[in-house]
Amino acid sequence: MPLLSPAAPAVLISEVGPRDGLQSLAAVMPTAAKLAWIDALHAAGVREIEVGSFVPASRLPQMADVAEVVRHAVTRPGWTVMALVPNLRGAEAALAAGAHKLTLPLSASEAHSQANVRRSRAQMLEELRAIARLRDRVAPGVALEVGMSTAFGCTLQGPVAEDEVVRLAAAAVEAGADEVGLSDTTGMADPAQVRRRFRQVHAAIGRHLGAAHLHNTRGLGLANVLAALDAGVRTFDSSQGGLGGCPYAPGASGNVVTEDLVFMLEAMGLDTGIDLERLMAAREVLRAGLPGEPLHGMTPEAGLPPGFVYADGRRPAGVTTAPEAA
Ligand SMILES: CC(=O)SCCNC(=O)CCNC(=O)[C@H](O)C(C)(C)COP(=O)(O)OP(=O)(O)OC[C@H]1O[C@@H](n2cnc3c(N)ncnc32)[C@H](O)[C@@H]1OP(=O)(O)O
Ligand SMILES: CC(=O)CC(=O)O
Repeated sequence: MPLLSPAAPAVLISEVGPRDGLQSLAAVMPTAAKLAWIDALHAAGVREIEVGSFVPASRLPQMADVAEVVRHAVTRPGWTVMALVPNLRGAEAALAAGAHKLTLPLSASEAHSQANVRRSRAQMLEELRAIARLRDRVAPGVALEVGMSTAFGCTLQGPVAEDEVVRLAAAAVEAGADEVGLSDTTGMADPAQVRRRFRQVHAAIGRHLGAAHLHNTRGLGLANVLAALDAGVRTFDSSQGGLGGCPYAPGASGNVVTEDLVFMLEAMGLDTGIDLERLMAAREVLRAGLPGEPLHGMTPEAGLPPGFVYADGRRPAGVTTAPEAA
């Protein structure tokens, strides 16, 4: 999703739970449970969703059913269905399944690139070029995003230079990416760094700037969202229940919690299009599909405050008490 002008009120929440949320869990969520959860997220008003990754099942067994999941998700109207692809082979399979948008992980850190995809950053840029050619040939309407992992630091390599992030973002656009988002894979970012880095990348790639993908590893997820918002970002990745984390980045943990993010943005007067009560219902569908898995988030525990009004002026239909505290 391109950067919108600061005057535009819409904020796009890109739900990554079915991909980032599930990829590192020991449990494998049954396909029927995934589809029920995805349908519940659709009913809540989610407009963009990353439903899985086209990777070898030997690597991530949680994603073995991704083609079936994509084929189901694209039957639901009015949203963008994304899939992560680590290479050309994954892109071919994702396009065959009907994905609306592909996202390729490109690490800013060379060490993380090798750990995650067993390829150098230069090799991943070549892979991107090949995927862009394929997309142009067989599915020109499909959007191609690069998610730049470890853009704020890496637990394997340590600090990641700002210049390197800007250089790689520009190289990704040159290689065919429509959007380049920045990811805080191991939760090392702080708000000042987030504001500065998004501004610098925006100066380099303009309308190609994509999402802020922030993890809550050190409790700074929402603070970092505000900093990215301040820098002009209008698309935010988040995960229901705060599930998530890269299995190939030591110390990685959950994403920004979608429930808390939607509450914050709506309370600030920024329309997300998402209904919080239906989002809580989706959380229960998720819980039923992943019994025993801890779900994070403060808003689900506290409930909506009395007098809460959505950015578009709607009032909640009824749930104003704390469903999880009851
Ligand atoms: C920051 C984040 O959270 S990013 C998300 C988490 N990370 C990921 O999902 C990345 C996972 N990593 C990977 O999937 C792998 O490292 C790969 C596929 C990118 C590269 O791994 P390699 O072992 O070098 O792959 P290689 O090309 O040698 O293929 C190995 C096998 O996998 C198969 N394969 C390769 N790509 C794919 C694919 N996209 N889908 C299915 N199978 C595949 C090959 O056919 C081969 O199969 P074979 O052994 O039966 O012949
Ligand atoms: C692909 C991702 O999941 C993004 C990240 O956290 O690096």
